[in-house]
Amino acid sequence: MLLDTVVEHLPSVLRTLLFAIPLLKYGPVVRLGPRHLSYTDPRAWKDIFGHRAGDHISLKENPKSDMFYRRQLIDRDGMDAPNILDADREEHGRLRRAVAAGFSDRSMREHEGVIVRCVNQLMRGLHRRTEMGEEVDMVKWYNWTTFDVIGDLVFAESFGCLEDEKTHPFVDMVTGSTSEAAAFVAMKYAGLGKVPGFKWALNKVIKFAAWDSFKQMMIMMSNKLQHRLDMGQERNDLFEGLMSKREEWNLDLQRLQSNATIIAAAGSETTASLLAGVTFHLLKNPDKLKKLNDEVRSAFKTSDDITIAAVNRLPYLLACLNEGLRRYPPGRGEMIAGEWVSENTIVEIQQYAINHNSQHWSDPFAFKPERWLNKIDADLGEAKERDEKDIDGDRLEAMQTFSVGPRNCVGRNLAYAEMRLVMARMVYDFDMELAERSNNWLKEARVYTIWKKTELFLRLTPVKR
Ligand code: HEM
Repeated sequence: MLLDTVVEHLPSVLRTLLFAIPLLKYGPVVRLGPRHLSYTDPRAWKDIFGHRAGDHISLKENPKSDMFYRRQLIDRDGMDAPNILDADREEHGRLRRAVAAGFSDRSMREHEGVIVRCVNQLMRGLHRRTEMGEEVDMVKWYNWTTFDVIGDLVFAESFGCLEDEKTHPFVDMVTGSTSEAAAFVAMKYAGLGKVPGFKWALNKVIKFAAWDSFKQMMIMMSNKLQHRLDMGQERNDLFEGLMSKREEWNLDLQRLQSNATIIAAAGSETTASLLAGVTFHLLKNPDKLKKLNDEVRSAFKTSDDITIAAVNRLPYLLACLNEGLRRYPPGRGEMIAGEWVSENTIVEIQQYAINHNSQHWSDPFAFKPERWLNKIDADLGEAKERDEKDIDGDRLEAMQTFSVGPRNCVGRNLAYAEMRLVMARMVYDFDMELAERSNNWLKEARVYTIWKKTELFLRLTPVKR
């Protein structure tokens, strides 16, 4: 009990560090606090996050924890509204239905032009820099690509990062706010939100230190939103579904802006993170990179042949991406209360811990794409459910990097399409080498909800054909 209390008052980053270790070592459940359980049992995915079916149909979906998802510590002067990620069950259901069409297979085919245009721009930029004899920081270039794609698909205009070869302030806001968000969670977790005067003092400090830049950001996002609204409903993109329900549901500008911003943030940094993680692991495992080079380079005669449909037929590429999602999961997910633990208990699954638990994985810290090869659905990238390890000693369905159930990642298809296209083009166009100074890239990374990455420098040599 004393340990639980001490633990509850540790900052979240420290807790993550301390408890990733027991979670990797013990299982299948570790108590992180008096009312906080963390699972590494694969069955917990469905029990915590899954759709309610069969015997559980009468139970409601577990609500998301205010501890992690609401930001009541900061007073935003009404410039914020619930969004698809943190809305309650009712509002979430409506928002999810509205945006779902923009993520369908049909829509994905319509989005292909935008993705390919950005990937071509990425390649042109990398060739230019390489001709100048420079090492390139792939964290930056991948970020520029995925943010430009999402800018076009949500706000009808790219963020212009690839064109300007410059990071847009929105990218900085998304990548820079992770440590700040983790600090607020730690404060709430330590109970500071309930201390009289604390919230008031915190808001005074924030208003003094960062209010102007926050307001500028909100004005910039509202201009972007206005640009999209001016385009009307006829554009099939990720925002159209919300636009079409605007009057019927009386969606005010704040709600539209909050949702557009969260969709843009959720759909960019995550995919870029994974691409950086996979690239690093491939470069650290040259035999795996060679296999991928062989698969991609023998599949296409020209780079124009590299389409979404064509990259979907490359099994080793998918295996590499899935192994990247396992070794370097870009996000996390958590909720309150499962039916077999008492109410008001926070129950969660930590992606990193379940993805590296030796009870589910053979050689869990090795980058082994082969563990996925020919064992997963090529369209979904998903492992079939089973209650035991497979012949190679892996329990593939333990990994659910996109989460499961009604609040899982709605952008999963888009993420796979982007990751496959970008990775295939990287490998088709370049021989990649890790620059000396990025040798310890993974060790230097910090985790606050998402990864805070340092630069990933590569030396690229165009493939001669
Ligand atoms: C490798 C890439 C990605 C990973 C690993 C990932 C992972 C996740 C996870 C774990 C969740 C659940 C989060 C939670 O409940 O806290 C989520 C939700 C979400 N993701 Fe992704 N995501 C990725 C790419 C994308 C893309 C490309 C989009 C496109 C816009 C996107 C849009 C969303 C949205 C809108 C939600 C909220 C869904 C809801 O609550 O109904 N994600 N994602």
